[in-house]
Amino acid sequence: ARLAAAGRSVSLWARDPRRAAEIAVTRENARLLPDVTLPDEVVVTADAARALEGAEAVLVAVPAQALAAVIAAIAPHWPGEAPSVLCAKGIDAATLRLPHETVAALLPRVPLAALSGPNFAHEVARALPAAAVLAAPDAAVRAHLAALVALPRFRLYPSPDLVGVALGGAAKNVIAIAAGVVEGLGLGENARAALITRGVAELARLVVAEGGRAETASGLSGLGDLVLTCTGGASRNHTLGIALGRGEALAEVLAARTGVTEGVATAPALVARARRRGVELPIAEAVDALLSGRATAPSLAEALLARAQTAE
Ligand SMILES: NC(=O)c1ccc[n+]([C@@H]2O[C@H](COP(=O)([O-])OP(=O)(O)OC[C@H]3O[C@@H](n4cnc5c(N)ncnc54)[C@H](O)[C@@H]3O)[C@@H](O)[C@H]2O)c1
Ligand SMILES: O=P(O)(O)OC[C@H](O)CO
Repeated sequence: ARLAAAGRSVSLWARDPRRAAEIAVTRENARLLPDVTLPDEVVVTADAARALEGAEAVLVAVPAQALAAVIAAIAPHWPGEAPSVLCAKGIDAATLRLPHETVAALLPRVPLAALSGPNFAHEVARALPAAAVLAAPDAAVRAHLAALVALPRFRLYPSPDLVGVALGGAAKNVIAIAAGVVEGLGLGENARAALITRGVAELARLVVAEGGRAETASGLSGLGDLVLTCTGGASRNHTLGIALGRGEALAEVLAARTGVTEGVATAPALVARARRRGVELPIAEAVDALLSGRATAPSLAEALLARAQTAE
């Protein structure tokens, strides 16, 4: 909606023809993003060939666990070598791939980029001020996309560190569950601040082990998104953690939701991916244990507090 309002030519593809027809008429996705009006200029269609024809860039905003299937479905219609701009924040649980790795495996010639940062969709859609990282290893692709996607109140910071940005997006969801648990248990704001800070350290270790830049963990896609997701009342990951901390059952909380809660499938994938590199992720491991039923919320907090003393 924001890009179209700024004069870019935008098509929105939805896989379900009935849903696409409904959005095309009402100009609103009442189920997932209510009260945000799509400008009349946005073409809404379930026809991938029509949506993608002649596109300069393809922004892919689906849950991480759905990404491979969605890319496979639209791949035959991909517009030449237009870059993919990945908005998913997670790791594919079946392949342990980050979003750009999933696209690289399916569309090896497509240039890769990620758009990430502290960005609740409902605020961005209302043109409230926000900033994000546009990560792409190729400098020309980065510059082109930064110009294409930037908006007056949506500030973009280009970065070459695609893996660091993608890991930040995935990890912040998992750490936000832990922050919510701490809150739900009533352990106080000091504990939450400590968790966010140690979360950055945990993320930085993994980013470096994966060949990314340590400083990316302190940027918008790392610390920035951790702060938003660990404190924001609208975060699905944070509010899931709060519910678990209060003793609610995971399955019941998820059953009552419409949108995705990325940290749930990403927690075990993140831990498995880190293990391959020999990196310890105490917070993510504790969240994984809680989600898989191997630990309780109070024992998650105790496990983190009981860790051996290390230097900061
Ligand atoms: N919502 C936000 O504020 C926000 C902001 C930045 C990044 N993200 C990231 O973007 C990704 C999508 O988040 P969202 O909030 O838009 O999710 P969502 O649950 O609202 O779903 C987004 C779209 O994906 C479709 N989808 C869901 N499951 C699918 C499946 N199995 N196969 C095909 N399509 C499917 C939905 O129908 C919807 O059109 C996540 O990785 C999230 O972390 C979300
Ligand atoms: O609602 P969450 O927890 O998926 O967070 C949404 C965005 O990723 C915040 O940047």
